[in-house]
Amino acid sequence: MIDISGVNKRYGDVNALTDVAIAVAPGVTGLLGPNGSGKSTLIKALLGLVKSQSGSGTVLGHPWPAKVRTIRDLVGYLPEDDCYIAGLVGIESVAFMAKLSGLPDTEGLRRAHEIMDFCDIGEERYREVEGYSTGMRQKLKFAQALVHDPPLLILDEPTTGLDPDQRHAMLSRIRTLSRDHGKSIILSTHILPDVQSVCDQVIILAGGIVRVQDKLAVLSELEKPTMHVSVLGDPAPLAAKCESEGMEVSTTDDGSLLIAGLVTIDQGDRTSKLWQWAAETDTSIRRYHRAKKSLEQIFVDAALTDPHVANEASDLSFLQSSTSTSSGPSPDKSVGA
Ligand SMILES: Nc1ncnc2c1ncn2[C@@H]1O[C@H](COP(=O)(O)OP(=O)(O)OP(=O)(O)O)[C@@H](O)[C@H]1O
Repeated sequence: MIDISGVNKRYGDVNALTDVAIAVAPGVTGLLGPNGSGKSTLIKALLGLVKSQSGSGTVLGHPWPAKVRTIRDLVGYLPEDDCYIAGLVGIESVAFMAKLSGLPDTEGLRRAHEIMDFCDIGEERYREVEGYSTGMRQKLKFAQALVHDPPLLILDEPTTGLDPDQRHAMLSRIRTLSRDHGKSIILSTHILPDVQSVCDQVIILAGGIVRVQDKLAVLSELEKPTMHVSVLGDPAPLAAKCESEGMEVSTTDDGSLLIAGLVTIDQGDRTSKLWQWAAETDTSIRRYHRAKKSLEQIFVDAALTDPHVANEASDLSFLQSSTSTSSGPSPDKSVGA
């Protein structure tokens, strides 16, 4: 979808982007980085809204930056800041964006209604946008970005200001667009669980330099394949049993066991051995799944190997994490409650 390299952007003395090269495959890509790391500048440069001093490549098969206007027609952009025209009601606002994208009036209005239905904007579409809540404004921006049916969406903090239900619905829409409608999506966000729940690949920027870029599945692989096992009651007997069987066992903060070695055993044997050892030690397994590196850990690892990353984000406070993601996004088995 995007293959650009050698992108440099300076604002006066500030190097906002230094020799940036990104290759974005179809799917959902998370763009992560601390404040001031260059995320917005990269997005704006891609869209030709700021002019980079150097850089070339292709976006959606078109030469970049030479054909940036053609590229812009093919991209839906949800900016971080509010964007609406005062005095218009929601439906007029979205239909106007359709018109700006070249759709005839009738088709633009039909698309605007269709997309507002998809975004779950009901009767509110007939109200003036200035009166919208933050959540409604995010949905409106999303509808505006989507109305001309672009193959590539660039979403800058689309879940900011949404309550948990709205956030869940927004992420589900992003998933649907990617999975069922073949859209490619770049999601710039600080919210790690959002990235872990919808992204196929991740780009981490710090200090205007790309520090990490790969598929999430590859980045989240642990050096040693490991199972995450939580039990009801004391995990020590099961831990001792696993160690006596040659596994490497450690305990997480919440008392779960990380068992390295089990994953190398065949899938069927692995499950039966785990259950067998649990039975022998009178341990009830509550849940088990393949352990994955969290995004926070991926970033910490990047910081360990690259001092610039550590300098740029020494306290990782820009990352909004949640404990539920610390041991992997998708449990493969859950037993009991
Ligand atoms: N118009 C501008 N003039 C001067 N410096 C700028 C301008 N826009 C951005 N910068 C600087 O460029 C660097 C990258 O900024 P950018 O907004 O791209 O980062 P960001 O990762 O999007 O940050 P945030 O997460 O806070 O939006 C920062 O040092 C910023 O201060």
